[in-house]
Amino acid sequence: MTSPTVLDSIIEGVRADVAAREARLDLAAVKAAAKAAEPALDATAALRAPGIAVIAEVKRASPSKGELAGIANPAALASEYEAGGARAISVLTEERRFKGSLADLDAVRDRVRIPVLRKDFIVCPYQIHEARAHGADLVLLIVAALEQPVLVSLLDRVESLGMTALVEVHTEDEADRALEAGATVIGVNARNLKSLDVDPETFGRIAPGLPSSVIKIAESGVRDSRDLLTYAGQGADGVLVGEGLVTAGDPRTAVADLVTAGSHPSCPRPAR
Ligand SMILES: O=C(O)c1ccccc1NCC(=O)[C@H](O)[C@H](O)COP(=O)(O)O
Repeated sequence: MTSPTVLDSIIEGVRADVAAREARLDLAAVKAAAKAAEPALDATAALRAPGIAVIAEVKRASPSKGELAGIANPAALASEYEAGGARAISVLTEERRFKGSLADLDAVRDRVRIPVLRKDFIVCPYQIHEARAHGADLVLLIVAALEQPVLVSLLDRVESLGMTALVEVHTEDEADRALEAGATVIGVNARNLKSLDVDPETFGRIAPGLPSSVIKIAESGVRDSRDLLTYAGQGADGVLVGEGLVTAGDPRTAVADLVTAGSHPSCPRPAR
């Protein structure tokens, strides 16, 4: 028998937490709340706008690094990100390992006018309706965490609620599965979910095999504008940045530096 991976153990906790929330508020009620929410913003349009999109993450802690930042006021941090030119905000809502919450998502949604991503370990439809009910415009779907029929049906559900799925892959096989499922926005995550090591070559290995119509996001390990420019040269439409921003003394300036590099005329542009 193989020992459980970090992803397995995160998902075990997520399933228990979803069950507890569902016992308090059932699927019918969460669907009704999703229906009553303001319509989702068009995240695809935001990510396709000129320049390299910066998705700035609200991230307190992680399995690889432990505690990263206290973030007493996630809305204030998100507002700084928005002022720095972030195209979207990623909010980690997983509680046990990342110290996030749906309350963080609510606070950020209420403060910013740009699209908001619910970044979690989504395994069932309940979490998707919940994301919409809490104002998410984008939802992360991790291919490694989902059997293919489940990925297909969750992607369909995300889109049927007017949201966009950021479908995350780590390997060429997962990228094929994402495309077969109909993903239009693919995040290539450089963090190996078994070792938690970041391999900066991952994006350059996988992204060139993706169709030009797909929006490509480089995730994890982006620290500065040099990293952004490298990924732009490999065809990235955007980067998703957590640690580098939450540990920056001035998150607005840290985002603005990335945005400036990604909108400079010398920055490589994705082929369309
Ligand atoms: O960050 C981790 O340690 C981690 C471990 C296991 C699964 C997911 C994990 N992170 C989620 C992310 O994808 C990152 O938060 C995101 O890509 C930003 O990465 P970074 O800029 O390196 O903080």
